[in-house]
Amino acid sequence: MREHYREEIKDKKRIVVKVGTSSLIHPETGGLDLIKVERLVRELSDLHNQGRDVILVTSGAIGVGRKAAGLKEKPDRVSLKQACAAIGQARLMMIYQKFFAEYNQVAAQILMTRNTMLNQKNRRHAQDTFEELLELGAIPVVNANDSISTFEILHGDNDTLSAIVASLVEADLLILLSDIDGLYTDNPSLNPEAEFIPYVKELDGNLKSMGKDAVSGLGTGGMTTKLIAAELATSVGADMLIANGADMSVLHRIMDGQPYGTFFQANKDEQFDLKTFLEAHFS
Ligand SMILES: Nc1ncnc2c1ncn2[C@@H]1O[C@H](COP(=O)(O)OP(=O)(O)O)[C@@H](O)[C@H]1O
Ligand SMILES: N[C@@H](CCC(=O)OP(=O)(O)O)C(=O)O
Repeated sequence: MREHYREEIKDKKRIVVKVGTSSLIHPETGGLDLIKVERLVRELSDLHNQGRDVILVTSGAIGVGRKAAGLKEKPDRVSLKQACAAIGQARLMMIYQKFFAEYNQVAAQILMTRNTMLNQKNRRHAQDTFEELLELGAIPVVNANDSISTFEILHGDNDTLSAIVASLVEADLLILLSDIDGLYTDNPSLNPEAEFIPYVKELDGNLKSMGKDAVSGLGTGGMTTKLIAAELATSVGADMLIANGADMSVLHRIMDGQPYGTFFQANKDEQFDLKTFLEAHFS
């Protein structure tokens, strides 16, 4: 018998899906994995056709830009990363637009900065735009505005961004697609004894200490920032899932209530203040 929280996923109406660089780019060449991007778009389009509001938070601008600019090494200077993001974001969006259009969907780009989140007026404006877009039936495609703001690059983290978006649009589900099945008791690439955790009712200090950085590869933030995202998302009333984006069809399986990934139970905290939370984690 399936757990009730899995069954309840079927009824989710507003879903934010975040996809990490490691799920979009071929690690051997740095080139975009077009089959995965196409499948991701097909899955999201189908969720939208089912009558749900869908928002995509996508990383990958720096990685795609690095490849397009012909850089052999991962860029180290912040300004070079910003330049790669400027090149890559345009390419990435062009590809998303193309695939979404093939499935008869309207995609919209939203690039956010730290101020969008912290400044009350900016936050309100972003919120209004999201609402109008969802009302129009568009699919917002969100990334950090890395070429004009360095904060996101320095703190390297679209995981938190996706939880902030979930909070802005009052989503009822956030799904993080990564290169790993979910949360383990330790980083499984370093510790073969690490055990998989399918369900988290409440994020306590012990669980938070299990999230470590990524050892290498294309992503940034590792599990640490995913757990910060989980704390934020669940506190504002959204359930959250971390699942493996190696096969993008995991999305409709999750929405069908099948037991993929680590599920974090929403635990709405009426006292929760986004500004205080962000300042505590990223000052
Ligand atoms: N406790 C843990 N459980 C699972 N993965 C972990 C854990 N601690 C660290 N990690 C690392 O986090 C990585 C995923 O984060 P990251 O590379 O930033 O991916 P993404 O690009 O999807 O954001 C995993 O591949 C793994 O190496
Ligand atoms: N904004 C950056 C992504 C930063 C980031 O958090 O990356 P990831 O850990 O792959 O989700 C980019 O588009 O390259």
